[in-house]
Amino acid sequence: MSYVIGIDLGTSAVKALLVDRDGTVAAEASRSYPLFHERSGWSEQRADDWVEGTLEAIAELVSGIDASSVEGISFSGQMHGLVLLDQAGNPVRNAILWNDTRTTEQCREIEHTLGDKLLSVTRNPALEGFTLPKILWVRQYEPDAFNQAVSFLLPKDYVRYRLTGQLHMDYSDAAGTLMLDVAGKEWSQDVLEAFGLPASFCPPLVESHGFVGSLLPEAAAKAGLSELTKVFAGGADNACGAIGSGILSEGLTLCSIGTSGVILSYENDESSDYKGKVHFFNHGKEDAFYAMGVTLAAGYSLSWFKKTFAPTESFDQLLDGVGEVKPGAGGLLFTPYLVGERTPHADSAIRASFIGVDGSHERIHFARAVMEGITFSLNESVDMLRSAGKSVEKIVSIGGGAQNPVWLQMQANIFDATVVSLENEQGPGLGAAMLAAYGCGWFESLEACSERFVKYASEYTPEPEAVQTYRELFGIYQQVYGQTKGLNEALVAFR
Ligand SMILES: Nc1ncnc2c1ncn2[C@@H]1O[C@H](COP(=O)(O)OP(=O)(O)O)[C@@H](O)[C@H]1O
Ligand SMILES: O=C(CO)[C@@H](O)[C@H](O)COP(=O)(O)O
Repeated sequence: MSYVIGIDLGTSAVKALLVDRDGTVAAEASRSYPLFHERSGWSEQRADDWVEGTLEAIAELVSGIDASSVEGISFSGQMHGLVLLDQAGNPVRNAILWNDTRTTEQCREIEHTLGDKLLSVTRNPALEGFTLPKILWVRQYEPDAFNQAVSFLLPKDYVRYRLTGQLHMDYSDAAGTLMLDVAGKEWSQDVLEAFGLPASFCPPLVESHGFVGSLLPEAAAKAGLSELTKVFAGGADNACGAIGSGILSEGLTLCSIGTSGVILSYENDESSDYKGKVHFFNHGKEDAFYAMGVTLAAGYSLSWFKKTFAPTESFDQLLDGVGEVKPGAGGLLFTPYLVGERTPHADSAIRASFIGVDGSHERIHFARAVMEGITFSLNESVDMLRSAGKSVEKIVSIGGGAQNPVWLQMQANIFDATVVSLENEQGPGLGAAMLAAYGCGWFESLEACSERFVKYASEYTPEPEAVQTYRELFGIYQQVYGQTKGLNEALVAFR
């Protein structure tokens, strides 16, 4: 028997999957690590926590098998996070993550400096979560740290660098830095020159299925793998989620509820123009792209709710009985803006609300309202794709949120589309394993690999009465942002 390993470096944890030639997940292991929120809007992690967690998870994964049976390994990673490296290859400070919104000032500077080139070259607006604003923030506010930095990596690239000693970045993740010419697939000289960054600051670019080396002896020993295991670059978690869900041609849509929430649609055409309303990035499949809307605090909203109001319970205990509460949670609405928002309101100052709290509401109504609010937020992205002419009829749902069947039915009713789950909800990890399997030559294309590896499970169809109720509630939900924006701006000084 031979295997590949897919590593999904998430925000809450790293998850490792051992997958055989039939695409069957033979073993899973995961390790969580802390998030640091030193100030409101800040979000950091220790880059070496990712490395330690990954090595431990792999060692557990392969403990019962012959190490030489693992032919290849690849990675999926939380996007945009900045890891600045010194001359010796060590991080100069903690990594600043995708959900950190401290960089509003730098975003305005980028817009002002790049003008029209921002959208025409990087194909995206300047958003706080992206990498370039973080680089400029460190240069401005932590010059000592910045002066030590000679290059930068994204989260999974740092882990791979520690495992192989080689610096690389793949196109799907590089697209989220705001420094890539997305259609031209090269670092943008225009962007680098505009901000005085040398070309040597950026790592070499590779395809997601690209072979980048083998394991360093020390890393192989810690992971319990052979030094001959082939390492493939991997991709952004959403690109890998798309691969692991079989989203490799026009027509299918992805919904991912991890820490963030994502609605993603495949794009063949590099010239598709959403005018910066949704993100436009390179896919993990060669020369393909995707459009995507992002809810910053999707699963994070539910885990915040659990941590705050039910810290000793599991998600299943917290959500027990949530299916008996009717759509609309008894008139309780939640907007999931716990850390600001990206799509459709790029706003780092907005914060969450419960609207309509009634004396009859119990904790279960709040839990349902949180799930509905997250899904309404994602529906804003579905709406934008539909308005741009995309047909959204079938949505593959992945991520931790897809573990709950009530939530999957709720998605079908709110999106008014058929929702399909996977046998294993870990789409990004499976996508990473598929990149390794394709890279190893097990299949002639990612599509051929997908036919074998991607296994759909249950299908949820929209229920007309609930669809109608949610249509009315969505109209009310959409008004909450505008009605609470000014209040939240006034509250900024008190955070
Ligand atoms: N049993 C469950 N039911 C519903 N939601 C869940 C369950 N378990 C986890 N989640 C949600 O999934 C999120 C984690 O998803 P995951 O895909 O692992 O995230 P990440 O990749 O960002 O680390 C949690 O924040 C939580 O909201
Ligand atoms: O910022 C984005 C996408 O632009 C996020 O989707 C991150 O990539 C983090 O993903 P999860 O940890 O939620 O999977």
